[in-house]
Amino acid sequence: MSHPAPRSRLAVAEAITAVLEDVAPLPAERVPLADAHGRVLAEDVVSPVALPPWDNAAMDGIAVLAADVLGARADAPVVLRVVGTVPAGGAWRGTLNSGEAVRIATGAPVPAGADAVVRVEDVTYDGDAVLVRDDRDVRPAPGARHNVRPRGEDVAEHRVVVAAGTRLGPSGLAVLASVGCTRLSVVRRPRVALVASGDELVPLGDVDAVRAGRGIIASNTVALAALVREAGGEPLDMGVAPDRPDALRERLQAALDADSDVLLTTGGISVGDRDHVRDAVAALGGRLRFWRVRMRPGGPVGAGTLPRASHADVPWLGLPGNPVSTVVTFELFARPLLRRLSGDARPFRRAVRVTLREPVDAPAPLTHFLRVTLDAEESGELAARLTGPQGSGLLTSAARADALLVVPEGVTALAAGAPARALLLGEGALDAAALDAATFTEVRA
Ligand SMILES: Nc1nc2c(c(=O)[nH]1)N[C@H]1C(S)=C(S)[C@@H](COP(=O)(O)OP(=O)(O)OC[C@H]3O[C@@H](n4cnc5c(N)ncnc54)[C@H](O)[C@@H]3O)O[C@H]1N2
Ligand code: MOO
Repeated sequence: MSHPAPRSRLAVAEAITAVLEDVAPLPAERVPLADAHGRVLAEDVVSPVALPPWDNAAMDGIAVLAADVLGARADAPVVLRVVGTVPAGGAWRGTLNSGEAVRIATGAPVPAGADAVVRVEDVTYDGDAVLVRDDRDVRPAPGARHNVRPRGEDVAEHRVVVAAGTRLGPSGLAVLASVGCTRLSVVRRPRVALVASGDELVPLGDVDAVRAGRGIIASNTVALAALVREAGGEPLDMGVAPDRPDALRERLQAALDADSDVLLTTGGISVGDRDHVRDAVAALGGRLRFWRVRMRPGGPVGAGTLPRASHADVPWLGLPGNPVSTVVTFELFARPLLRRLSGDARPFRRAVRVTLREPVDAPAPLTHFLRVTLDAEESGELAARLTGPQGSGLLTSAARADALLVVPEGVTALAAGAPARALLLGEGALDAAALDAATFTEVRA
């Protein structure tokens, strides 16, 4: 059982770079607009139309010539003649002249000649006439068009409206709908094979085995399947392989044969007698890109590629079995890999600046990732507090975490009050921290 002599362990940033090296987006597929939420656009979409398609009213009221109504007051109203009506979806053909007004609905085209819309609240209709009682909508800058939204203000005709590499959210989908898209070219979702390894692992629900001291429920696959889905991939559960080289090899081969785009293993990657994952990868002709990274948790993580007949090599990540190490190494290496394969122009989670509210020690010469909660403080700072003890088997402390606080290599301790950076876990991680009663009443830098 020989391995290539491990080169010196990589730093975290070097390992991320190595994982992403040569990784290109998967091929595109066409999907209905309604199925494209969360997908990444594979090609630029050019709008065939301008939006709004015409100069239109921002308010219900009357279209006028601004010069006519300047100076209008309740005690000195301006009287105009109503010459027509433009409902939403309709039009008033003709040119508005001085002294005239057209009743107009929000969104309806502003007639030629008109350069302002006075809100209905500021006018009184009187037969064919209208009294303008206030010019407050028109006063601020004579010459500008008031309450008129110009054609093309939102989307210019024949220009890229959503760029390739954009992850489509609800508003992005609505933009595409509004320029006429019904089907889209999006990057295919990566299919991610999950192989757990360990003689001690028992199936979901087998709590009797746990109670009897016979086994550990294979929970990593549950976490990984959810993480894969959250990252936009499709998980394929390839089950648990026992700690035997031949059994592991078979399971990895089955994962490759299942047409997967990525292979994630958990466990069996450290230096124990039963840690055979690297051997199995080597036996299948795989290439080890690195093994072990200067980080905690997750130090024993490995990465490489596995060959597959008549297909491109499949990237493999060997995540450590300790449940927290599995999640942390997924976040740092697997997530950006899946996002890159998905075509995402921004494959990384957001990092935020936080203030530590308790001292932490990190004596080992490694980059430490500490599970923390985040809370918004009166001062506007984001307070980071440890979720509890940080052992890599303490899954409940990961379940409570909003973020991973980063203690860089070479920093052995941080005092309470120290500034630091943290990687947000999950799209909603900042919700609790960022939104409080003051959110809608105060402005802070
Ligand atoms: N002598 C040394 N021992 C260890 C080292 C080391 O450097 N020298 N590194 C430690 C670190 S750090 C980690 S992390 C672990 C990683 O080891 P493995 O990836 O080989 O993980 P296993 O030994 O297979 O399992 C570790 C632990 O996690 C539990 N586990 C495994 N798979 C699952 C699963 N799918 N679901 C839930 N729990 C799982 C397993 O039962 C073990 O308790 O190695 C250290 N040792
Ligand atoms: O990296 Mo291990 O994950 O510290 O337990």
